[in-house]
Amino acid sequence: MDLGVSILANTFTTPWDLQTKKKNTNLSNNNVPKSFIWSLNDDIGEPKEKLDAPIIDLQGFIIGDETATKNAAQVIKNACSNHGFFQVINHGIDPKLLNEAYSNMDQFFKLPNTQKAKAAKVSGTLWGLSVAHADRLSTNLPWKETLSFPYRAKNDDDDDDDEESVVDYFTSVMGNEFEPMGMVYQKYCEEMHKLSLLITELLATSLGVKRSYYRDFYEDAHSIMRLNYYPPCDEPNLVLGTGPHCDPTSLTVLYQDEVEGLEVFVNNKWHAIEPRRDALVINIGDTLMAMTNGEYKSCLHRAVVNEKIERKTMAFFLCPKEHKVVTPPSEILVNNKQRKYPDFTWSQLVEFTQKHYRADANTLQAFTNWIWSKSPSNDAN
Ligand SMILES: C=C1C[C@]23C[C@H]1CC[C@H]2[C@]1(C)CCC[C@@](C)(C(=O)O)[C@H]1[C@@H]3C(=O)O
Ligand SMILES: O=C(O)CCC(=O)C(=O)O
Ligand SMILES: [Fe+2]
Repeated sequence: MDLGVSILANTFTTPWDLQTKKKNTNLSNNNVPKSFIWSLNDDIGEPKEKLDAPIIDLQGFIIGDETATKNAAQVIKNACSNHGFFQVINHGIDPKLLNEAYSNMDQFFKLPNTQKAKAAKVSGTLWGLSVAHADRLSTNLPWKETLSFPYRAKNDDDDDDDEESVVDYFTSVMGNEFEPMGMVYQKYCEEMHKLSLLITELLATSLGVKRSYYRDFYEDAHSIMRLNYYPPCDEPNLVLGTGPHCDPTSLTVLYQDEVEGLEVFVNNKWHAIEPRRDALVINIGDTLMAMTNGEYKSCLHRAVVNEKIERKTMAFFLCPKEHKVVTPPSEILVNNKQRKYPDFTWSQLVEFTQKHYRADANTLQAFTNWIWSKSPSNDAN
């Protein structure tokens, strides 16, 4: 019987729990449940070339140095026109906050399963603890546990309940004793939101678009914060921590720890993005690709695991308010009038990824076909 993940009413047992238990009893164990085995046509564990994900020093842009801004915009244009990945340093986020957010991941994921299960993902929502996505998938299960929660940017014209949306999530789901953890991730998400808006200004500048076009669109974002916990695996070449996908979201700010695992598919090969303690990895998602009419690429990537050490990452997914219409600025369309994607709302794309289509290399094209099949009148031209 495929061990898979047994999620009972208030607890669950995972293959990584079983592997640890067997190790502790000196029993050899290399059985990976078949629902976790990815039959891919490449050797997951083969040594990878490093991806040229350029490092952008944000200080020059932040202080308004025109030459630094021009150079950064050119570097970003080259990377985003190719694979959509770059890295930022001197981003101004307090390293103490980054470390606190990272160490709080251990506090959460090392809780007893019965206590963690209090955060179990509510079916039909994006929020909560997901163990290998076993609640909605039956094959190619990812070798990971994730905790996802909403971040609603504070906004003048919103009502006050956005003020502490992350703190409220942790206290309401896990109990008041988790308020300190909620405060850490509230502050973390606020910093990630500010950084994301800053980066959208740099993206707009690199595209020759009004500098505030994207910033204004995401000012009142309803973003997704995702904590990824990847346990070690006895047979790491049989599994994937996160399968090949393009992020359906707009912009991803990824904090990765010192354990390698993030890989990007470029020029028909997987490339590793080597962890750097002082850098955050940025990548374009499908929604922002649509807002550039395909000029900037949302690129296929995945996360591999290893046999020895767990890996933990924090992904902040910038997302617009659910019902805002995603459409490219006029400056983009001047030169190439052919729209590549329809106008759509983020809530439509979320529905598509949650009910109809598992995120992969072609999510946005499949979504476009789905939209156009439902309402041909919505054809881009
Ligand atoms: C709209 C969404 C789909 C995912 C959660 C949110 C934003 C990011 C997406 C995801 C994390 C991208 C990687 C693949 C995925 C399947 C996952 O590993 O969780 C994606 C999420 C999902 O489909 O639930
Ligand atoms: O954890 C990683 O390295 C990447 C995770 C990822 O791509 C995602 O969660 O969308
Ligand atoms: Fe991703």
